Amino acid sequence: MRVLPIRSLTAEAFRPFGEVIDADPARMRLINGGTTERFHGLATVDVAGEGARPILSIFRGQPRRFPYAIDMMERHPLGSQSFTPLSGRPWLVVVAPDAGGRPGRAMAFLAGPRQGVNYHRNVWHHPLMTLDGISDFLIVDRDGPGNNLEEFFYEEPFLIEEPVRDTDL
Ligand SMILES: NC(=O)N[C@@H](O)C(=O)O
Ligand code: NI
Repeated sequence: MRVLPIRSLTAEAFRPFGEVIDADPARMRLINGGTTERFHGLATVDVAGEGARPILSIFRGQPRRFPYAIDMMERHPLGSQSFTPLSGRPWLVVVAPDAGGRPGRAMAFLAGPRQGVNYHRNVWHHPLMTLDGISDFLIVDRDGPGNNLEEFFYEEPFLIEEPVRDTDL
């Protein structure tokens, strides 16, 4: 079974799929009389369709066991979806470009404990993959009428091995 390499999550590498949500100094402005740093406009919430609305939820994810077989991907044709870690642990992001209506070559990223992502509308991704322990994430995505979930199941799953952790993540 093919093993998917895992790379560190950077805004540049993730750009084709969405934004990285982190305290980027380039986006910082001081507010509240200089007592608060606002990291402004890191991502945009995209909700499509009549009656659609952006909502906030918490996902409490069970840690994945490795090696882990990726046998499916999903996407949300009607809205973006963001994940921001709340439990201070690294986590895994798996995405793929679209290739004629199915996922193309998948890419895996190790996200740090203070890195979130915003998947753009209709971007192929694997459902939440937490590491090391039960972890909470703040989710911003779409609620409303219509089917906002498309799934794809691989004939040949591929493997992800236990990610090597940078101590300074
Ligand atoms: N199904 C659901 O709400 N979660 C997935 O979309 C996911 O990306 O984890
Ligand atoms: Ni999703």
